[in-house]
Amino acid sequence: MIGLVSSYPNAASFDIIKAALPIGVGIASAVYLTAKAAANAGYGTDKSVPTVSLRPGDSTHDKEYREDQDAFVKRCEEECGPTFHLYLFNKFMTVLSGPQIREVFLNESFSASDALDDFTNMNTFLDSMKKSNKNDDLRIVHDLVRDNISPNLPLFTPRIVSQLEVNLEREMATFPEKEGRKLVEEPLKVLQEMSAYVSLTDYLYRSVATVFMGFEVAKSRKVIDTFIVASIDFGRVLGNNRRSVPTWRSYWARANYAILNPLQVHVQTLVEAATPIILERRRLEAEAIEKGVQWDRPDDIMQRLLDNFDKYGFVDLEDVCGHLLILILVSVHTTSDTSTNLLYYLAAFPQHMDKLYAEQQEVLDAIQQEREKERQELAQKGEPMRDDLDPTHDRDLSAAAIKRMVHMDSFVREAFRFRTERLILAHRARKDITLSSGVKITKGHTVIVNVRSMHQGPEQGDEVDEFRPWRFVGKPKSATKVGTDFLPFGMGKHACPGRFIAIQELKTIGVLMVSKFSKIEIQDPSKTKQALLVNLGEPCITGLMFTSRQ
Ligand code: HEM
Repeated sequence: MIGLVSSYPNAASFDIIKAALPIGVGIASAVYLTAKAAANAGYGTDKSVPTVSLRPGDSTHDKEYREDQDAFVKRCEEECGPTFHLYLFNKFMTVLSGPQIREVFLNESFSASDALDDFTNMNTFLDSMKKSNKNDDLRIVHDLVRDNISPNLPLFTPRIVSQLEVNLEREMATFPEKEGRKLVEEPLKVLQEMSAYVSLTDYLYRSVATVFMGFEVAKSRKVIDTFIVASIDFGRVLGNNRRSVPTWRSYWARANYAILNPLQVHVQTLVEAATPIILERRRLEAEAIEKGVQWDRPDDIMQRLLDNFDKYGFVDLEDVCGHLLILILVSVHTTSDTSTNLLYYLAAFPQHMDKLYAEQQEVLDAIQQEREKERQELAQKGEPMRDDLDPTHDRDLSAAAIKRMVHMDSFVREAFRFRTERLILAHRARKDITLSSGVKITKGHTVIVNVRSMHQGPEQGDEVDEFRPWRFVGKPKSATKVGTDFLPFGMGKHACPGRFIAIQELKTIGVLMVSKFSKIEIQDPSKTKQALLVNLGEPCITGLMFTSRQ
């Protein structure tokens, strides 16, 4: 069949084959797709891999996939087995399932960054914000997160909590109330209606800005606005992931970011906001040195990057701010999306709200008692009271307290397992690769991961197509533990380094929501399934109603 294909490389031939589709769908669609593929850069030439047939009337697999991802993937597996070709997202790709997935993440010749750039022009977008570390596959950004954010979660958690609490209360006050319920119609509408987007995610930006750039910079309305506008742009770039991007549009986008550089204005805003603060910090440091006292070094990420300027190869402050902006974009876009989605799970399964609330009260009671015991022991020994045992902080949502809330952790992991898109995490081959199964992937060809084969596979236990929030309680499977059985953060060397702070933030939001609201409801219950399975980065399709605990 492939032999035939090479004689149909042009558009006219596609049309002839398209016309033949209703007659012999199985054969004709495979020929049609393979012909399309032959015209596609990086076409995988492994003839042993079958191509999934097209539904009558379809010219790619997109429509059927979008209608019901589970049913589509099941059909593909039944028809072709665990490895197959299909035409999705404007690309002819090889889908890999089960144990083969590990090879995608562990073989450095497969590049997620190249595939993402192919779909979205992401590398040009990100490179336009920085002066150093260009074309490095996000290696330095990975290191920045690994070295400066993940090890400091206990320090950052109280800051995130206090910002979230204050801003959540302020934001909720702005929504209309009806019969004791607050209606939030558009918890996250990313692309077009910016004002709705701002209202709920503002508090996330502020909490993240505090961690990244310190309290002083986070106070600036201009800085928060710049994060929001840059993030909407970032969302647009990412959104291309699921659209057909004509080549001319791709060239235009690359030229726009590389030459016109619209993101520079955001970098400049950060530079302007950061400069007086950095100068004041320098003055205080010099003063402390002169007096021979210890300077109380600010512990935000900006200070850490400045302290390690040479280590990360930065060129100037603009470059540091460019890297900070990238960190903020990659973190806020993902966490605002996933935390909003988490609220829909709390709403769709209201029977679990009380269990989660009881758990947090038990954990906080236990911590309070332990701290009281420590205070009594110190008093009995006649030793001075330690500052960290101040009773006003006994019931704080510390990193340690959140870590003990194992049901919340399992709920979050299960929401990720249940929701994660079934075909995702595309990788492009940087050279010819032969998988252990013997399947050959040609240089330049793209493979995509069949997440369903693992997330809905037998190793997940019973009722894999159901949402079972306590599935992971008592198991060594925390929400940050990646592997082939849990792929929302990828795995291997490039596994998301931000997952520790992301999960911490998600659990914090979950805990705050459960403590403040006794009930969350989906505005249009007929859209519940759709709301739970919405793809990362896509807008919410219905609102939420919140009933306060008081
Ligand atoms: C729920 C939120 C998040 C999700 C679902 C998510 C998901 C992912 C995924 C799937 C990857 C690709 C992994 C791979 O190629 O194997 C990734 C990479 C990355 N993520 Fe996240 N992420 C999230 C939050 C964050 C946060 C908060 C940060 C920063 C603080 C971050 C920083 C990064 C970086 C720097 C990379 C590139 C790693 C590399 O290529 O070496 N992410 N993320």
